[in-house]
Amino acid sequence: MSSLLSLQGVHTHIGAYHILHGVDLEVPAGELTMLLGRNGAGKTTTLRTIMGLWPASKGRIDFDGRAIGGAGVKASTPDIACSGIAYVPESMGIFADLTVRENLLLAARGARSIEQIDTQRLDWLFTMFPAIKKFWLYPAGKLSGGQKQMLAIARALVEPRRLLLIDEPSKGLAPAMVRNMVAALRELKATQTTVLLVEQNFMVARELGDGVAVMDNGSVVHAGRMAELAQDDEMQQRLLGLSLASHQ
Ligand SMILES: Nc1ncnc2c1ncn2[C@@H]1O[C@H](COP(=O)(O)OP(=O)(O)OP(=O)(O)O)[C@@H](O)[C@H]1O
Repeated sequence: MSSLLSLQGVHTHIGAYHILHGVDLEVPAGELTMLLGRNGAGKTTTLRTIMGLWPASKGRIDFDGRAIGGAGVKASTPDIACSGIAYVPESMGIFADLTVRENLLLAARGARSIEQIDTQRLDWLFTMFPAIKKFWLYPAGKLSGGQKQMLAIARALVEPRRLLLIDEPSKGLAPAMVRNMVAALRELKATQTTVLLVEQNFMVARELGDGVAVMDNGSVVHAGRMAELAQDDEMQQRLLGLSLASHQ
């Protein structure tokens, strides 16, 4: 399968700190690729580097066959977003004082009113994230943590995107909300949207991932199929420090 996004030997420095040490990563078109790894492994830095929020000091980032990052490449974050990549950061970037509706409208670059957003697309978002419809006119700050995450992802999908980068959508959510999130992401997967998803929750990763890349210490130390990693306890233990007990 051809890669929509490809990172080759990507290094990132943040100030004096050398954080990414040659990241190689392939995100095939139409798949959900999980990016796993312990705290501090470099997952968020990888997403930020793809978006051009941190510049890659070495290596190369290609999106749909075009260089968007790396030494000598001058694509800005707005350029990268316009090329069709949406980023849902862990902080979500929601405007708490604005309504759910206004939050969605602000994310639709081309639309001046909600009527200008493709109604089919809006219906699709309502099906995937029922809370968006239910709390349509509520200030977004009143939503629960999980509902805010759903809104953040819906914002990223309000216009067609080629690739979605999502950072730990299950973080801090109660188990029932995690299940809702998994169900919504499964719906998204069914549309063959290409996704790179950072997760700490291995149960979520196992349910959703087609491919998987595991990071450690600023580089990718394993890449393969999620189904293989899900069946291999020894590999999980070695790469992620998971024990059998953590699967219960
Ligand atoms: N702004 C920054 N300045 C200095 N160091 C940073 C900065 N942001 C991240 N780092 C360091 O870079 C390393 C990778 O961090 P990153 O947030 O990418 O890891 P992560 O795998 O996403 O971890 P987590 O799961 O805890 O979010 C960590 O050691 C972190 O302390």
